[in-house]
Amino acid sequence: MQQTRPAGPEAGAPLLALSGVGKRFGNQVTALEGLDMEVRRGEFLSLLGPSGCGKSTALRLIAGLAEPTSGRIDFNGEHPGKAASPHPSVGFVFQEPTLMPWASVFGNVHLPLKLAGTSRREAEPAIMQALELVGLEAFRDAYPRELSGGMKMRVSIARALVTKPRLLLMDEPFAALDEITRFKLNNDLLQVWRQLNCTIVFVTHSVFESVYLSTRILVFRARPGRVAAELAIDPSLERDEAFRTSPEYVALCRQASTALAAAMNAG
Ligand SMILES: Nc1ncnc2c1ncn2[C@@H]1O[C@H](COP(=O)(O)OP(=O)(O)OP(=O)(O)O)[C@@H](O)[C@H]1O
Repeated sequence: MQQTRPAGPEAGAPLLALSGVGKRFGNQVTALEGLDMEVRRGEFLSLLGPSGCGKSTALRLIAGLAEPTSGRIDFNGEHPGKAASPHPSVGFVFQEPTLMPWASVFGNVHLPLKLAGTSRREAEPAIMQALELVGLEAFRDAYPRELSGGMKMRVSIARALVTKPRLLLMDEPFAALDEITRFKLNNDLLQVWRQLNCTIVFVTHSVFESVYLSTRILVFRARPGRVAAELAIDPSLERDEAFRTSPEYVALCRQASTALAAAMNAG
């Protein structure tokens, strides 16, 4: 299968930029300081770093779920929504699927549209399209308790995709899954990314996962959190099982590990 993404006329153009961003919490913890980073249209960008280096905080700031204490974030030339009101063109997937146990798969995926005032009937085509993207259309009437961990995460991804976001933010979405499920979801996520031609920012602790998925990796360092290194990965490399065992993959993993070790020693 050809894995290369169609390069649209805007592919690679900046989608959003963080300039000199800092985030200090009330408990005097400086999670981020002087963070400069850009997200480009159509890329699969991973934020890789040790625990506590501010990756999740950066993601929440991009989503508009919190505000920086210094610096600025420009989203496609505009400022995003106010803190605590996510930008409408952003979808967010958390580490836990956070599904409503009393609602069906259909009801859970409906939630963002329901909050925007769209009825079940009006929302049905978008909900079914999102469920098809994650291969769960046959499970529309199932309840979360009937699903495996991987299926719950697929529902969570469908819920983030139902509003057709330009940007998908994912905070260690597969960290709690077993390796086989994780590999499967890695492949399925790449397929969704190609199909929707969207932009993804993906937080992970895993060098192997970041190299497998990404077209670019930003390695974060801690105390305070900021970008320590950048690694570009040829987007035309096929991401399949042969890639996982290829010398190119191993060499890229070594490069990312070395950058991560240097960032950890610097922190
Ligand atoms: N709401 C908060 N209030 C106070 N401190 C916070 C808050 N959120 C995060 N922090 C602190 O900010 C720092 C960065 O946290 P953050 O969760 O962004 O890091 P991370 O790189 O995503 O870590 P992990 O990989 O463990 O999730 C940590 O020291 C954390 O304890």
